[in-house]
Amino acid sequence: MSSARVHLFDSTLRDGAQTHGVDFSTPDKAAIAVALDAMGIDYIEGGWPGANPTDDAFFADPPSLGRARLCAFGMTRRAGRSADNDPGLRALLEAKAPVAVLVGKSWDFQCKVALGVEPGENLHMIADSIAFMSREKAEAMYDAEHFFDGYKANPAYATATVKAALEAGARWAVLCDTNGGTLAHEIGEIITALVADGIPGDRLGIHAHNDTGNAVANSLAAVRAGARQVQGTLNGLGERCGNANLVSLIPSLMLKMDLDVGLSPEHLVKLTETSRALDERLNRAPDRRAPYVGESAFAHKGGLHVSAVEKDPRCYEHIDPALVGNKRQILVSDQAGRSNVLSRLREIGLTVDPDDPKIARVVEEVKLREFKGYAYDGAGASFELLARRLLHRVPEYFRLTSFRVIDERRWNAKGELITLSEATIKADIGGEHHMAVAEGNGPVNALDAALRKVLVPAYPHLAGLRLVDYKVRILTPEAATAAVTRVLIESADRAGNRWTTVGVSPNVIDASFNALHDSITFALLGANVPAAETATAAE
Ligand SMILES: CC(=O)SCCNC(=O)CCNC(=O)[C@H](O)C(C)(C)COP(=O)(O)OP(=O)(O)OC[C@H]1O[C@@H](n2cnc3c(N)ncnc32)[C@H](O)[C@@H]1OP(=O)(O)O
Ligand SMILES: CC(=O)C(=O)O
Repeated sequence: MSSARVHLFDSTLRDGAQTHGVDFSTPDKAAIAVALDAMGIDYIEGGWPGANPTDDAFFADPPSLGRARLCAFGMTRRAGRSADNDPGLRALLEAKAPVAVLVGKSWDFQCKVALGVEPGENLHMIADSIAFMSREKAEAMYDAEHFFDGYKANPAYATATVKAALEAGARWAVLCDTNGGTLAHEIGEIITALVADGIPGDRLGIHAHNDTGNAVANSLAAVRAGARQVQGTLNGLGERCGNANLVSLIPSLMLKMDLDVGLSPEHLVKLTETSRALDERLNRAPDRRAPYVGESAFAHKGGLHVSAVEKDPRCYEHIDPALVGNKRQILVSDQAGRSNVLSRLREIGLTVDPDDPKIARVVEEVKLREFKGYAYDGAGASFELLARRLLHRVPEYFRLTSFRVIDERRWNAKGELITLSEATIKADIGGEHHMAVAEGNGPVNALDAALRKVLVPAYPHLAGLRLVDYKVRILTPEAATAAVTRVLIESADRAGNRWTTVGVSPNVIDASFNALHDSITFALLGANVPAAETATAAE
């Protein structure tokens, strides 16, 4: 395998914009382009000028990029027109981008069916369009659409399209697995044959779709066979099942294949942050199990794993997570052993003698509670409280005397049907009796509001507490309405800290209260708030 530099090409803003459910605005595109540039990507495909107002606005005033070359995408000239007179190519010309990428047909079947032209005419369309763009732009490249399917059907014709583009001045011919149905061994064989046919690998790129779940593997196979430009998108966005995921490809090329992709270790460290920033922009939850950058990518749950990772992380980690800006997590659950608990306690800042018999009690209690429905691997704050209660003590900030929640559905004065909830809380705080009533748009919302009303005067710190997520899971669905419910609540404070707590009960409101109670206790404990005077401390 040649060790020549591999060039990275990002298509998040073009093929990624073809993702079902994704709709970038012009400012989104500008911000993503800047982040890709900071990552050290060579080429950023910004979109298709002339296709829609968003892309027109983007190319009329593109963000200034440091190292990356901005690419404008379009298609070869229409049949029966000169390149100079083709409205699509003219729009591309006007786009403020130094590089033009032209997609053309490389499968003779597509020429006849999709374009309605003879394959010979298509070769002229490719050559004319590329020659025109090579003259007018700093760089032109050819996206050989359906190249691999075309090669399998008619290798001579598919090869001729690539040669026509390169001879007309294309810097790169990018071999596209447009339908995403080709497998890695076929990609390797076909590119090896092209290289043997005299087409240098450093003029070939790969653009793989993920319809068989092999886009990353296919791209790596292409590089192994000699291709020196790799296309992909952030988080694998793209038409249908998406494109090759650059977030997986980049570290594999750098760390596994030891190839120069033009990125420094400092660039690589930005990978996790860049991937998550895209999800944040798209208002999507990041994929926990994403290779390299997912929250679970270096999360260890099994007791055997944690015991060994504590001795040397290489026992169960294929790379150091810090290289890609990720971090190790040790989870505590019913799969845990003493090592998990000790590691989490260290992380929390609790110093415990490893031989303390209470450690075994924590492990035992976690397993017992998980059997009843608790899930501590997703509720770190509740685990911390449980461990602190068993090992030390946790202040009792308030003691619930009772709560009551009433739901009412009725017609309001405007004649609209509304449902309101009302909660009443009675609690002892520092030995004094307090009561509050609050309304909410649902029972948990009302309960939360009443709790705050009762607690904030004694604990002003709680005024900044927000519930950011609420999840209910029925654990014994076969018992229908008698099922046990597990509630997970994610909370946040003004400083941006987030924590998750869990509550379990046959009654969903009761489970919610338990999770809320933990959330409030965790917030006060974390802020070192002392319990109100005269309150008793609970073991
Ligand atoms: C494999 C890929 O991902 S390629 C990128 C695909 N991305 C997109 O299509 C997103 C942006 N596309 C668009 O906004 C629109 O499709 C436009 C503006 C480009 C074109 O819109 P329209 O002119 O209304 O055409 P429409 O989309 O219906 O059809 C595409 C036309 O391009 C022709 N065409 C397709 N590929 C090529 C090509 N490589 N060279 C020349 N003509 C082509 C088709 O034959 C069809 O022509 P016809 O209308 O005479 O049948
Ligand atoms: C060009 C492109 O996106 C494809 O052929 O898949």
